[in-house]
Amino acid sequence: LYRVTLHPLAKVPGPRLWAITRLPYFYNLAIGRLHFRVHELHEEYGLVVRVAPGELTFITESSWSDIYLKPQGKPQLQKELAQHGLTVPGLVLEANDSHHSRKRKNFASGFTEPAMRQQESTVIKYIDQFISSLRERSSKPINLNEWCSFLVFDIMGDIVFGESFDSLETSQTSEWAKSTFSYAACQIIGGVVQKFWPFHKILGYLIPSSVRKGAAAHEQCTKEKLDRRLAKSNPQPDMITPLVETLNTPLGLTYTELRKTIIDIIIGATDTSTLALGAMVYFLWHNQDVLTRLTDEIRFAFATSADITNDRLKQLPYLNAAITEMLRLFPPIPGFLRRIAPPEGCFITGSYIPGNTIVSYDLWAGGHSAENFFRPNDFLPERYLADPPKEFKNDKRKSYRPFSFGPRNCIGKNLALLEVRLIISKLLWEFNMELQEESRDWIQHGAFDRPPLMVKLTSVRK
Ligand code: HEM
Repeated sequence: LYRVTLHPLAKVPGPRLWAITRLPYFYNLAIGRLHFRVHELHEEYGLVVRVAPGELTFITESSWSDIYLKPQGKPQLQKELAQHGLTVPGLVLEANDSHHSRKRKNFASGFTEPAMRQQESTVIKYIDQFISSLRERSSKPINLNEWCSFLVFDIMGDIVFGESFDSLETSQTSEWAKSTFSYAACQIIGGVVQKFWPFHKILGYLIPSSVRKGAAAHEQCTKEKLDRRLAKSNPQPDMITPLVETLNTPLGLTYTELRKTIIDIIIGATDTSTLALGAMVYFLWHNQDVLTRLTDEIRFAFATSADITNDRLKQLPYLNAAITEMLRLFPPIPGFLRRIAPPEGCFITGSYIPGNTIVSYDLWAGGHSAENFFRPNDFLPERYLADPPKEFKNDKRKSYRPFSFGPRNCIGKNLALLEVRLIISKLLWEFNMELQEESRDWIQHGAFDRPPLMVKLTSVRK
């Protein structure tokens, strides 16, 4: 009764049951449909919703800066599930701001525009291998999502360790990729059980042993790859190169931090980009006029596939608008960017939020809300052109931030956009695509089930 009457969040709109117990939230999270449900709640209750006894989600444009930017003279809002030194975290779950900033600075040079230019030839090498593998399978339906996953893993393996995962070569998911889920599950559960210190270690044993073994195998495999890379006397320039000089010094990373952050980066890079590529193909197929306009833009712009470069693709307005629109409708990380209000509370979108409340901007709900976008459920790249048609003039463009915001935003944004631009353009330059009947509702899948995205590709190049 307290939670719906006297609790400091009692007046915030939301379903009663969700305000009383976290069970509906956990249930929807466990079945991978939390983002769909939270969107429905925002449709029903408005811009701020109480989604659990102590948790609010927002879809207001201004909540981005209130939640994710560092307030002047104060620490940034703590990331929920960040790890407080009970284990050595990588970048994503690092709770300590100064450690986070040291780790981030060390990696930042690997993600700048000049660094991307250096990595572009590696990315293109794998895309060309991908295209020729698909050409061999042309005219038969293939699971394009699986092939995109092979591709982005091989790219990341090369950029990070200087060796591919050989997924395109073998048409198989690598052991490293297979054990990713176990590793990620252990990291997240590790964040939850630390709250029960000093019983966190015992509680950790509640994780099924198969998952613990998978996570250990993942760490071991990463260690072997990293050690091989560090032992190379004359490696090609890659993401590790700038880190070697300061390794194990106060300004640099420790070996364990490096190993853990590499895992964060590869996990952060692969699933997200694979999903984005699948979503792009899906939306294009369902919007044939957009597909035609985009295909024309690409095929007219380039005489040969070798002419397709990131610098030139950045100049194609419709391509970039279509990618932005895809990320609005299908943000690969749809929500769960949770932060904790400081003990003294804080202001979000002008309202006082009591201390220790969990707060987040919900990307899925925000992107699909008519409060933020005209015809929010339609795939309309025109809204992101430099001079959009007037019906989009009230779109709240700043409520679109699929790479998040502030000191903990996506470090890999430039690489992600480079990959998506190049892969989609080379696919459209080379093939006509036909989404198969069984994948026509592909976008409806939950966060944990990945049905195949069956597509028939027909080469238009002789
Ligand atoms: C379309 C593709 C991608 C999307 C939509 C995306 C989105 C995001 C978002 C929303 C966050 C913030 C997470 C949070 O606050 O908890 C994030 C963080 C991160 N992303 Fe990405 N990402 C993408 C691709 C990549 C790529 C290609 C890389 C690496 C090469 C990468 C590496 C990371 C890392 C390491 C973080 C944590 C940053 C930190 O804590 O300082 N991501 N990403």
